[in-house]
Amino acid sequence: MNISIVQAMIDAIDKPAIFINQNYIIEAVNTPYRDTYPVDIKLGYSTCYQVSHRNNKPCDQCGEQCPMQESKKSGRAASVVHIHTTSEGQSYCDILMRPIFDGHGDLIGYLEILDKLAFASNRPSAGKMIGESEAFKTMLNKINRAANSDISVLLFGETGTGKELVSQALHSSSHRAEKPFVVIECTGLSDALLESELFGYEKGAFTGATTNKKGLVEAAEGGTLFFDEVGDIPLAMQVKLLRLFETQTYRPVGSVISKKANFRLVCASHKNLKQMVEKGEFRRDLYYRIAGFPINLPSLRERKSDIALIAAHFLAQSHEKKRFHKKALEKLSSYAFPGNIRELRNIVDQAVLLADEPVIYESDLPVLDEFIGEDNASMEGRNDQYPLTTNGVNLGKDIMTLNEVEDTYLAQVASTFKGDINSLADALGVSTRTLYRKLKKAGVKELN
Ligand SMILES: Nc1ncnc2c1ncn2[C@@H]1O[C@H](COP(=O)(O)OP(=O)(O)OP(=O)(O)O)[C@@H](O)[C@H]1O
Repeated sequence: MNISIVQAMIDAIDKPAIFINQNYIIEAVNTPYRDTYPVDIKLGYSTCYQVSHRNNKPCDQCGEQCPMQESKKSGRAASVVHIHTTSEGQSYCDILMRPIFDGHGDLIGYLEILDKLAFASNRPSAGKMIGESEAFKTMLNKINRAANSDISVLLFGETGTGKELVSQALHSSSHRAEKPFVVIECTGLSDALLESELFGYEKGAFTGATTNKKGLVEAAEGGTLFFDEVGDIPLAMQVKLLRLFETQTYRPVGSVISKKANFRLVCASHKNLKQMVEKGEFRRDLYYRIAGFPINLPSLRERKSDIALIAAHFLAQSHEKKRFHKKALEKLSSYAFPGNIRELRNIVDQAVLLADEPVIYESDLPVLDEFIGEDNASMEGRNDQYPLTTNGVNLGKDIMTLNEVEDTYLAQVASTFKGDINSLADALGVSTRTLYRKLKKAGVKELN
C-alpha cells in the first residue's frame, strides 16, 4: 500500500476523514479531521477511538456499536451515529466506514468519513433536537442520509414527535440551507384556498384578487417546501399536487402560463397514509411520489431513556434554576405521553410554575392519567408502590376523604419510619418544609 497516495486521496475529501488499518490505527488524516478534535494525532500510532472518544478500547468493548466491526461482519460499508468529544465539546457525528481492498481483493484498511450533526445534541441546548436513545440515533442517521440528497422525504409519527423540527434539520443540513424553508399547513384548507396559497394568483382571477400575488411554491424557490399534515389535502387537490411534484411546473390561478418550480419536497403526517391509500382516501400515485424516503419518528414511549434529558432541556429553557426529584422523573418515565415531546414541554412548564422550591417533586407535576401498559384497573396496582392500605386506612370499607387518608397515612408512616425528617420527606417525594406543614395538619408532633 502506498501511503502517500492514500494521504492524497484523504486530502481530496472536504469532510473530516481518516484512513485506519484493521487495528484502528490512523494511517492518514485530513485537515478537517485534525481540526475537529483537540488531540495531537500521530500517524501510525493514534487510534480512532482514542481521538474521537478518549477511550483506551474500541467502541464495541465500551458498549457502543463499532462501525468497523459492523463493516467486517457484512463486508460492506457501515454507518452509525456516535457522540464524539470534539473541540466544541460533545457532538453528534454520523460515521461512514468503507472497507478498502487491494487489487487482489485483500482488505487493506478502512476509510472513515464524518458528518457532524450540528442540529442534534445529547445535552440541553437551545434550538437543537435533544436525545441519546438508540431510537433517536437511528432517526439521526436517516435524517443525515436524506439531507445529503434531494429525495422526497415523508416524515411519519404521532403528534408532537418533532416532525417540523426534523424537517428544519433536513433543510438546514442540505445544500439548500441558504435558501427559504417554507411550511404549508394543509389542515383545514379548502381546494380553492390551498391552490391560491400554493400557486399564487393573477390580478382579476377571482373577486378580491386586486393584484398579482406570489404563491408559496415561488416563495420556496431553491429551498425546501414542507407540507405538514399532507394526509389532510382534499382528493381533488391531490391531482394538482401530483402534477407539481412530477413536472416541477405549476400555473398561478387565473394564468395561462406555466411557471417552473425548484424546491426540495418534505411531507409529514400523523395519519397512516398507506391505510388511507387502501381506503381510497389518498391517491396511490401521490403517496409513492412523496414517500421517496420515509422516516419514522419514534414516540416518546419508544425512547423512554430520553425523557429525563429532554425534561432537563425544557427546564433549562425556562431559565428557572430548578431540578426534578428522582421520583418525579420516575413518574414521568412511566407516563404514556399521548402528546409526546410537546406534552412533555407543557408538563415541565406547568411543574416549574407549581413548584415552590428549587426541587420539582412528584406532587408538583400536573395530573397525569395515561400510563404505559396500564389500564385503570392496573393503575390501582400502582398503589402497591406507595401503599395506602395501611393498618389505619381501610380503603375497602367506608369512603374517606383524600385529606383523611393523607393524615392517617402520615400518622402511620411517622410512627414506623426509621430515619430523620429529611429522609422521610425524600421518601415521600416532598420537601422537608411541605412535610412539616402536612404533619402539623395531620396533628403529628414528632417521628417515632
Ligand atoms: N428531539 C427534540 N428535542 C427537543 N425538543 C423537541 C424535540 N422534538 C420535538 N421537540 C419540540 O417539541 C415540540 C413539538 O415538535 P413539532 O412541532 O416538531 O412536532 P410535530 O410532530 O410536527 O407535531 P404535530 O404533528 O402536532 O404538528 C416543539 O416545541 C419542538 O421544538
